[in-house]
Amino acid sequence: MTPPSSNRHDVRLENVIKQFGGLTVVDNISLTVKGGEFFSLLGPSGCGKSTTLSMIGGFENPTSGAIYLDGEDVSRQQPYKRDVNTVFQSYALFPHLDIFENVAFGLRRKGLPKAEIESRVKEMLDLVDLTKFTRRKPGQISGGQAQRVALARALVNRPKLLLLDEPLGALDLKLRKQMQIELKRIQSEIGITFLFVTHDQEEAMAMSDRLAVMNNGKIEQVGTPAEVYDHPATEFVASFLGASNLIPGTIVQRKADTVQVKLEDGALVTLPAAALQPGTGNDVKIGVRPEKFHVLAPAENAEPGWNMIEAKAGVSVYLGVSRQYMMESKTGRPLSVYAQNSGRSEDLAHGETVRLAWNPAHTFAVKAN
Ligand SMILES: Nc1ncnc2c1ncn2[C@@H]1O[C@H](COP(=O)(O)OP(=O)(O)OP(=O)(O)O)[C@@H](O)[C@H]1O
Repeated sequence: MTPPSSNRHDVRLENVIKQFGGLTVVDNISLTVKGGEFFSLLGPSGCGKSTTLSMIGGFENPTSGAIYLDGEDVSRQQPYKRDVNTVFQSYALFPHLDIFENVAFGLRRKGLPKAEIESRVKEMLDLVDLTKFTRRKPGQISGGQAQRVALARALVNRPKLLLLDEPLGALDLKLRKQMQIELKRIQSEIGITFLFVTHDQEEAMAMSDRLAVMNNGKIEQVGTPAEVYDHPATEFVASFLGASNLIPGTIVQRKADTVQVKLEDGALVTLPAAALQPGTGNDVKIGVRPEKFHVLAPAENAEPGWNMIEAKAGVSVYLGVSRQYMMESKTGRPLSVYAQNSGRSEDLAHGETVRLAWNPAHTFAVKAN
């Protein structure tokens, strides 16, 4: 089913700042979330994600800057006047009302006709797959089901935008994974713009069309999960989104398409010029994700044009799909390497010297701090 395009509403933040008692917790954020997108704000605890969401929902006012919903400035509009609903980690369901009445609550307060309430609530309970539980009380359902009730209760109002503040945080890992898939399905069926807050990078990557990585009240990077993972713009993003190996070096040659960097251990490596952020000086850290390294067998040559460094194998952990090695570069820098369990190579002995090769296209570069 293709969701109606009328459900696609965009939200735009322009130079939004929020201070609490002189402390800046949201620091000049500008951002556009496109209509119909599943967009996540990702960042560590305290970086300002929830405060940003609260300002969009209308529970906090920006100290300065503006928030637009479908082009309309809603920065100082009361929450109930915005077509925005929020789902929190705590479901806050009414314990004395059954599931149906919990979902119907807002519509009854609005005084909608009974028949319309019935059909809208049924439609929502069907969407979140809870039709069997309509007459149960919140105390008689599981955490995952309660979160789906909270979702139905928010969506039944047909908001332009749904804000989700760590909605899966209280669920155990297995349920959390199931609910991630459920949320994705629900969003793609109804097509409403979802703005999702999480500190869990895997969750943000799995669910989002695009995401913004936040740190210290600022946005460090916006992009698709693949863009921010494969081409992190900053050291913070590189480290926050999965493991990465960052090796200091100096740019020794810049060409139209490629850049050559001399690493601290003397190795010369090449990377695409596009991997350099604009304005990057000559001191950089080049980055390679652990799964991008290929451990070369002693008689094996690297693919033509690939980069290569020497390392010494250290302890390893068997992970089933791969073996994770802790290695050391020639200068003693720890390197993390995932060797895929393809059944073709022998495990490396502790202390063995190896050559690590990788495709230059799988190299990124960030500014050295
Ligand atoms: N009402 C408030 N008064 C004072 N400081 C606040 C208030 N609300 C939030 N803060 C502070 O603002 C900063 C950002 O908080 P916020 O809740 O937005 O972060 P977060 O990224 O959502 O973190 P978490 O994932 O832990 O919820 C924190 O240092 C927090 O202590």
